[in-house]
Amino acid sequence: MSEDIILSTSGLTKEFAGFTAVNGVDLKVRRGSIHALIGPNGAGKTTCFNLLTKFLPLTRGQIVYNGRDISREKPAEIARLGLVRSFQISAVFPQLSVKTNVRVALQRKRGDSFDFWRSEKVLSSLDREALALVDAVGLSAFAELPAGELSYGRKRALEIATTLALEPEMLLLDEPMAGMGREDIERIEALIRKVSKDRTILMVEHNLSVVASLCDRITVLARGQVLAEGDYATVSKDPRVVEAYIGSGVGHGH
Ligand SMILES: Nc1ncnc2c1ncn2[C@@H]1O[C@H](COP(=O)(O)OP(=O)(O)OP(=O)(O)O)[C@@H](O)[C@H]1O
Repeated sequence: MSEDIILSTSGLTKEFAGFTAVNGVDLKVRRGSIHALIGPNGAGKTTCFNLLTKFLPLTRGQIVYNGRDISREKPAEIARLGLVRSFQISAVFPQLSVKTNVRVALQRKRGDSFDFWRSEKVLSSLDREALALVDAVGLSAFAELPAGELSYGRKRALEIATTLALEPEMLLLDEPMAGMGREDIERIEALIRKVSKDRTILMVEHNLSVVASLCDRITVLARGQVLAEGDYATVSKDPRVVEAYIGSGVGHGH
């Protein structure tokens, strides 16, 4: 049976002045899955992520999204194709309300001339859409609050709302739980699960218990290469994975 692959890489490689941070990575992300990229410190996760989001140019290899070679595309171009990095726009304006932040993201998506937005009718329909997104990420009670006054975890939820405003087909999340306490982690985990219903998600995540409960498929990187791939139960038992984490000294996910 052929798998429905939304994003794939072949021979993905990144060299920095003689040092190979990502070395011939072949990745296949299934449509509709929540896929995690994990690995010990310095494994190449962030570099790999930055290659996928086009924040870094590749040295060699190929990235294919929905059958289209995006190896040389710009971040804005792949966003238009539906492949969006969360926090890419990182447009949380602290003085603006939560709702207005989302509305600004919706306006960006439309990208029309400024005059267009002066129409009351357009503005109120955008407001309704913004409120629906605010509600979807569980921030209804804070809609009128300046974004700067949100807790850390709720700010990340707002960032997810502004990302969803771009109507991504696939979301790339860079350590969505970084710096969060348990309560916020649970909230963002539930949110990711919810927004994954009709989307594909690829995330770099250090918190292994989050990965275990949230992700269908995991790729373990070590020294720039794919060490193992599979579901959490499989990869976490793989002796090479155990060794890579132990060998790296301080592990992640505690
Ligand atoms: N701009 C750069 N120039 C030179 N070396 C780099 C650069 N960016 C990353 N590296 C190196 O590439 C390797 C992989 O780094 P990367 O940040 O991708 O790993 P990581 O798996 O995300 O690590 P961590 O878990 O610590 O965030 C590291 O050895 C790092 O020092």
